[in-house]
Amino acid sequence: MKSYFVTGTDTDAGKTLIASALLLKAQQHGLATLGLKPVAAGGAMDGEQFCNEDALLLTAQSSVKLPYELVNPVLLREPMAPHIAAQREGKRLSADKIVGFYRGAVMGLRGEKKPDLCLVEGAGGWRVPLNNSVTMAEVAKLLQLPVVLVVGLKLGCLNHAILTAEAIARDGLVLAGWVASQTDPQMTVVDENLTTLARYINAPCLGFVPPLADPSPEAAADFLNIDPLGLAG
Ligand SMILES: Nc1ncnc2c1ncn2[C@@H]1O[C@H](COP(=O)(O)OP(=O)(O)OP(=O)(O)O)[C@@H](O)[C@H]1O
Ligand SMILES: C[C@H](N)[C@H](N)CCCCCC(=O)O
Ligand SMILES: [Mg+2]
Repeated sequence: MKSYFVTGTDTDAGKTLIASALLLKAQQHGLATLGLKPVAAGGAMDGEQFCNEDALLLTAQSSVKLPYELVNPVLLREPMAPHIAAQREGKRLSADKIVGFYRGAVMGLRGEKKPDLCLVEGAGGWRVPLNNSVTMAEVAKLLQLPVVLVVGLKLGCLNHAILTAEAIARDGLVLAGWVASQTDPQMTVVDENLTTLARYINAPCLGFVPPLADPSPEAAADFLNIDPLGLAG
């Protein structure tokens, strides 16, 4: 199984859309897939259960179906910075606990339940705090996961993308690839921005997703190339 940590230049950068599209693309190549959202803040009732939308969207594109609590073990009620949402519920998040949840979810999977590709979506960007001293990056570090960076294309993303790539390298992790998703349809000089990202980010580009009228995984997958992730064979 190959696992990647999916981070973004910011919250709303397109991590869930792109992770869902990558899972779909991998499934189209005959691979078994699993998407996880270990820490989520904010949700809504899905029948009897309070659920986070990202976790549901990732599960919809996963061929390996796990119980909700294994996909999204930490679900905070309010849509805000996770450590603040946790504090308001009298909880404390830790990277060790989240790593334990990840291991618990994937280590026991065997046979047809074992995914070829597992994508672990972060919360917000690379340095989002889990508590007063540890950030979400620590989860990727402890698990030694290669990272996929989703750049939400809008004015300001160059700085966010370059800083994020630097931080990933400083944390000793491999940036396996990046995807640009144009979240701002009004953005100008898009080609020049893409060229600049390619110059500064020392990793393969897995695709550029233009502004989509219907931002579905199916629509986004058409713009992605998973070959650089080396999943075949
Ligand atoms: N290329 C695009 N075209 C149109 N809409 C897009 C595009 N990329 C992302 N979006 C939309 O932008 C919104 C934010 O994307 P998404 O939920 O994937 O972000 P995220 O990084 O996962 O956010 P969070 O930090 O909350 O997990 C969603 O409504 C998504 O459908
Ligand atoms: C609630 C939201 N959709 C994300 N899940 C959490 C975003 C946290 C961002 C924290 C920050 O960087 O300021
Ligand atoms: Mg998301």
